Amino acid sequence: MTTVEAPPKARSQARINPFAGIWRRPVTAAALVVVAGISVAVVLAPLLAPHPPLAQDLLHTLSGPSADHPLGTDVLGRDVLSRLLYGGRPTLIGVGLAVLVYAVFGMSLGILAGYLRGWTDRIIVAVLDVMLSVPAVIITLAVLAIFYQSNVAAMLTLGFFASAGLARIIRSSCLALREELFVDAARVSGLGPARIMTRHILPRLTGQLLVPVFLFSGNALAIQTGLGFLGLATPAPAPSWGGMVGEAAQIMQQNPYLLFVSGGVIGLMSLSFGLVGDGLRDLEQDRRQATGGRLRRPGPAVTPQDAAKPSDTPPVGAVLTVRDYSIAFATAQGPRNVVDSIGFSVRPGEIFGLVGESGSGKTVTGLSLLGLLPPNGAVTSGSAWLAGTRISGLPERELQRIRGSEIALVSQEPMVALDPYFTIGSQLAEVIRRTGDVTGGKDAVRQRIRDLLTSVHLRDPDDVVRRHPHELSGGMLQRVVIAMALAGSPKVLIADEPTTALDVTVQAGVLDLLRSLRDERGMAIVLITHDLGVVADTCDRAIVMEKGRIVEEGSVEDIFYRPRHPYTKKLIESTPSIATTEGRIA
Ligand SMILES: Nc1ncnc2c1ncn2[C@@H]1O[C@H](COP(=O)(O)OP(=O)(O)OP(=O)(O)O)[C@@H](O)[C@H]1O
Repeated sequence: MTTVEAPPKARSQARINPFAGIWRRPVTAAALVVVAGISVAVVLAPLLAPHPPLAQDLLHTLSGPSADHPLGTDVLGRDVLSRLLYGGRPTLIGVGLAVLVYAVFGMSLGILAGYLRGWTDRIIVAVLDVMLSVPAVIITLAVLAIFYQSNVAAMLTLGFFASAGLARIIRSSCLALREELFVDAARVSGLGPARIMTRHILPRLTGQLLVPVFLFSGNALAIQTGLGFLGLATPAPAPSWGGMVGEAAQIMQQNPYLLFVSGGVIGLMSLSFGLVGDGLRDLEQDRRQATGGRLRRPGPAVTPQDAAKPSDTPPVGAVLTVRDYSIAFATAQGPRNVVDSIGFSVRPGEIFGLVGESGSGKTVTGLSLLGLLPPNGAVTSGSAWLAGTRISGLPERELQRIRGSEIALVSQEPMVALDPYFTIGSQLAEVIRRTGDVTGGKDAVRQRIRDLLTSVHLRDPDDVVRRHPHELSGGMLQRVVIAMALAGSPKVLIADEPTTALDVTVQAGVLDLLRSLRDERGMAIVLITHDLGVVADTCDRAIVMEKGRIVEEGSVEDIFYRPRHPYTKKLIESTPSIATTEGRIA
C-alpha cells in the first residue's frame, strides 16, 4: 500500500492581514496611529480628563493653555481638553453605530444578491437603487424631526441608507467569488447556500470591508459633528465635538482659538479615517498586482432547454447514462455549441474514460452532470440519468441533495478546490456532517475523518487534519480531495484530470488509489483526461471526444488495438507513454 507522509508543518499563511505592509506607508501608518490614539483617549476620558467636563470656573473664562488647563477654558471657564475627551464619546459612539449598521446591512445584502442571484438579486438591487436615490442626510434629518436630538436614531438611519453603496461593492465581488473553484467544491460536497455564504464567502469578503468602512467613518464623523453643530444631536450642556464647534463659532470674532482646537480635532480625525482607507486600498491593490488577481467573471446566460421526451425512460443496468446530450455557451458572438448530442453509459464498478484533446468538451460534460456549468452555459438538449433518476434539469435544491452523496467530483486543482482558510479536519468534518451517514457526536465524526484519510492511503491522519491546505504536497491534497468526495459514499465519482497537476510518481499513486477504491467500494469512476496513457492504465471502457462529439467508443482494448477513427489513431500516435502500458492492455 502506498502511503504519503506530511511535510514538516509550515507557518499558517492562510489568512491575509489587511494591515500587512502598512509600516511601509508612513502616512497611512501615522493616520492609523492618530485614529487609534484619539479613540483610546476618548475611551479613557474619565482617567485622562483633568476636570469634570461640565465644571465651570467663571473666574477663568476663555483663558489660554496653562498647566491646570492644557488646552485652555471656554466661555464658561470649562476645561477644553476635558470637554474634548468627553465630547468624543457621543461622537465616536454615533460613528461606531453608523458603521456597524453600514457593515452588517451592506455585507448581508451584497452577499445575498451576489451569491443567490436571480430574483433575490433583482429585488435587492431594486431596493439598493431606491436607497441610493435618496440622500442619506435628508432622511437622517427627517428621522431627527421625529426622534428629536437622538444621536442613536440619526446615526442608525445614516448607516442603513449609506449601506446601499457598500452592498453594491460586495455584490460585485461576490458575483466573481461564487465562480471560484473552492465554491464549486463546497457546492459539490452538498453544502447549502447559507453555509457557503457564511463559511466560505463571508470570511473572504471581510477584508474588502475595511476600506469602505474607514472611508465611511470619515463621512459619518463629518455628518455627526454637523448635526451636533446644529444642536440636533447630543443635547447641551453635554459636550460633543460638533456642539463645541457650535459654541466656538458664536465667539469666533472674539476668540478664534477655540474654533481652531475643536475644529482641528474633527478635521484631524476625519482626515485620518480617509488616509487609512486610501492606504489600505492601495495596499490591497499592491497585493492583487503581486498575485496577478484571480477572478473569473460570468457572461450572460443562455436559456436551458429541458428537452425531455416521453420516450426518454430510465436506463436499466447503468449507474450513469447520458443521452443525446448537448451543451452550449452564450458568448459575445452568440450561442456556441461545445458538446453535441453525445451519449454514453457507465456501469457500477466501472472506470470509464472521457478522452480528448483540450477543448473537446470533457470538463463541461462532467461539470454539467453536477449542475455546475458556468452561468453562461446550459444543457440545451438530451438527458442525464443517475441510476433511475433523471438529473439533467433538476432544480438546484435537488442537485444540492445528490451532490456529494450520489455523485461527487474531484477536480484537477486540489489546492483551489479546498478553502485555504480552514484546516483539512474542519473541511472534512463539514462535508461529513452534510453528506455522510455518521450518527453520533464529535468522536464519530473524528473517527470517520480518520477512516477516510486512511482509505486514501494518507499516513498519520491525525497530523493531516490539523494542517491547512497550503501545508500539504500536491499528491496529499489530491488524496484529501478524493477523501472528501468519498465522504458521502457516492455511486459515481467524476475525476477531472486528477493527476495533471502532479509529478509522475505521484500520478501513479493516485491512479492506483482510484483503482483500489473502485475495487473496494464498487463505485463507478468517470475519468476525464487528455492522456491516453492514463486511460490505458486505468480505464475499462472509454469514449474519445473531438470538438464536442464522440468519435470512438468501446473497451480500452478496442480503442487501442482496433481504433477506427483517424482522430483516435492520431491521439494514440501522439502519446508515446502508451508503448509502455501495452503490456497491461493485453
Ligand atoms: N464559460 C465559458 N464560456 C464560453 N465557452 C466556454 C466556457 N467554458 C468552456 N468553454 C468552451 O467549451 C469548450 C469545452 O471546454 P472544456 O473545458 O470542456 O474542454 P476540455 O475538453 O475539458 O479541455 P481542457 O482539458 O483544456 O479543459 C472549450 O472550447 C471552451 O473554450
